Amino acid sequence: MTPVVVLEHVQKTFGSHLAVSDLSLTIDRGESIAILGPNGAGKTTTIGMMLGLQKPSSGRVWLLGGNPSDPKRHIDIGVVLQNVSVPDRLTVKECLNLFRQFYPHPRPLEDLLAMAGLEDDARKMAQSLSGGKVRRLQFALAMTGNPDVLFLDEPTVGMDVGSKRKFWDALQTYVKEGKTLILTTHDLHEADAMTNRVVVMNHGAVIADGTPEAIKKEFAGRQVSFVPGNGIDLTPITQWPEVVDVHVAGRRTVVVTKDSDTTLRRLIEGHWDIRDIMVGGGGLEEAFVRLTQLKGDSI
Ligand SMILES: Nc1ncnc2c1ncn2[C@@H]1O[C@H](COP(=O)(O)OP(=O)(O)OP(=O)(O)O)[C@@H](O)[C@H]1O
Repeated sequence: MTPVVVLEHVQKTFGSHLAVSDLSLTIDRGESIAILGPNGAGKTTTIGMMLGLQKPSSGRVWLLGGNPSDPKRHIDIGVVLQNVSVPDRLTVKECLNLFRQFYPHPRPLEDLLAMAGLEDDARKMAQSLSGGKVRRLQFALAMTGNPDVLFLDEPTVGMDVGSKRKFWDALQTYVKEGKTLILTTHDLHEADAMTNRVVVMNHGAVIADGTPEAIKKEFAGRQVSFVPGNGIDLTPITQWPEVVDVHVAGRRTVVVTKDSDTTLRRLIEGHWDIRDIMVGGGGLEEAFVRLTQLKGDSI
């Protein structure tokens, strides 16, 4: 099947500044992928090139097997970009109905309003909506044509907790239909919950690419901590192959490990004189911080 997006050795410079550096990436149908990275990592520029809004300085980009600038490629695509305004002097309902006219099989108006949680705002002027609601309207507009591929650039910026939850529910339904989701976000919980692939960028290059589970396992370093008995020698623990680090925090000893199950098993089967064992950490946030520290700078 034709991939949704292929980038081959793509580079993008702005004057002397290298925004994207030798980026190769293939995104297949049905993938839900989060592009993460600190400010200025090159995420928006990459999305712009995928959509044909920006031309690479070198390398090649295919969108649905063709030139991303070709309007034919955009029929099955929904897009929410940053800082895009909503139509002037139209109500929410009028905006949605206007967009519905562009598509042969648009989603029903009621579905779109419900998906965006804007049922009570249908008669309000689009421009009078709060920032978070404008984002939700943009999402509904992107969903009007029932797209097979959805590009979202930081979609939940400005949304309150309740709005985010509703939005994530709508995204989950979309992903479960086997459609393709490509999003950039600074919300690592969002990336973890919504996607099955995470690409981490820094300084224009990909520094990690894998499932959220694989990235967490490799970089997050789960922690097994406990209170040791008096005078026990912890040196053997530092030599276990999965253990990354052993340090003392107050009265607890903290073992940073790539595989907390194995570490825990060794501790229990070895009848170590320890008590109050706790397992924690290991989130995408820890992985992201460690990755950007290892391979670049901080967030
Ligand atoms: N039109 C432009 N002209 C000059 N430099 C640009 C332009 N667009 C982006 N850049 C630079 O390219 C780099 C990558 O920017 P980009 O917006 O892609 O990063 P990002 O990862 O999306 O950042 P953020 O998380 O802040 O949105 C940055 O250093 C930015 O200043």
